[in-house]
Amino acid sequence: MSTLLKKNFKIGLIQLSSGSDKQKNLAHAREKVLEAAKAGANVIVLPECFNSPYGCQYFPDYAESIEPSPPSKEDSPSWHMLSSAAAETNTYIVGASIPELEPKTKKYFNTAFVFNPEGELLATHRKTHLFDIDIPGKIKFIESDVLSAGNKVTIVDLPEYGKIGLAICYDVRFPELAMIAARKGAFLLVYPGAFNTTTGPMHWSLQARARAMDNQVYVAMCSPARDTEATYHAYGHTMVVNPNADVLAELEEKEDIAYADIDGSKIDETRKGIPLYTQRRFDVYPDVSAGKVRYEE
Ligand SMILES: NC(=O)CCC(=O)C(=O)O
Repeated sequence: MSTLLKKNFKIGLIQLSSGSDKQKNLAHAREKVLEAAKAGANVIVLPECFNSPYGCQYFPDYAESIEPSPPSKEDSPSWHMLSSAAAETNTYIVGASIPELEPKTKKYFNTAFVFNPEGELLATHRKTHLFDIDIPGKIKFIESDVLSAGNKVTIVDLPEYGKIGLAICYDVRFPELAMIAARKGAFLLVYPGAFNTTTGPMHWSLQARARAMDNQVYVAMCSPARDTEATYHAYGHTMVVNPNADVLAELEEKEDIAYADIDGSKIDETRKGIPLYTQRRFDVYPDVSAGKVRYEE
């Protein structure tokens, strides 16, 4: 067995189709979680903004408050759906993400959750790098018009399996988060994300494979299904990549579930063959190894 992964398991990534009705989105997400669990998934991932359409104009209307924890059902129906679905299916759920309203500051965040098979919240991650881009004639999106950024690296210990790194969509473009999680022992990096039909074909798969290759870990990227009636056209292509940067599973743009076996021996085999982990020259780049990092396990 791998030193990083205590037990092999099956991951299921739900490329969810959601619309404007939050109640329907939650009921549908729950059904798909049950389906993934029935198919044998032990860790189940939902996409970015699974309870709402993706867009700055929607975030305030769909936002939920998750403090104090646990929140009331009225304050956060999404939190309660995820918690009960995890307990019902005896799985870990990376329920990611929803727009969050912090009551004290009235700030909005893009927030992902991890629940354990008892339905208890293990961790949250607030998107740390906001999606602010402008590619003339193609896409302009300024998440920071509405959202505030989170401020930590999130590493979550799944007691049965080991540590995962969790970040959201645009966060994947910042290899530092991935690198820190991997250095701290994560065997898998999970990115719920909603790339679009401009940047998706350019960089989605490249980002997933690059984070896997650099760190010799598994990478899972989970997108919403594409809805061409929506204001934002998600790329889809939910995928799982292994530590050698091979694509193990990749969906098209429609609703579906991607499954892959996460096998600790593949991490060891990859690192044995190309031993980056013993070859790093932190004497040459000490700022990378010694940077002060805020992270949570
Ligand atoms: N939701 C997002 O953060 C989108 C990120 C994206 O499309 C990208 O190209 O990066």
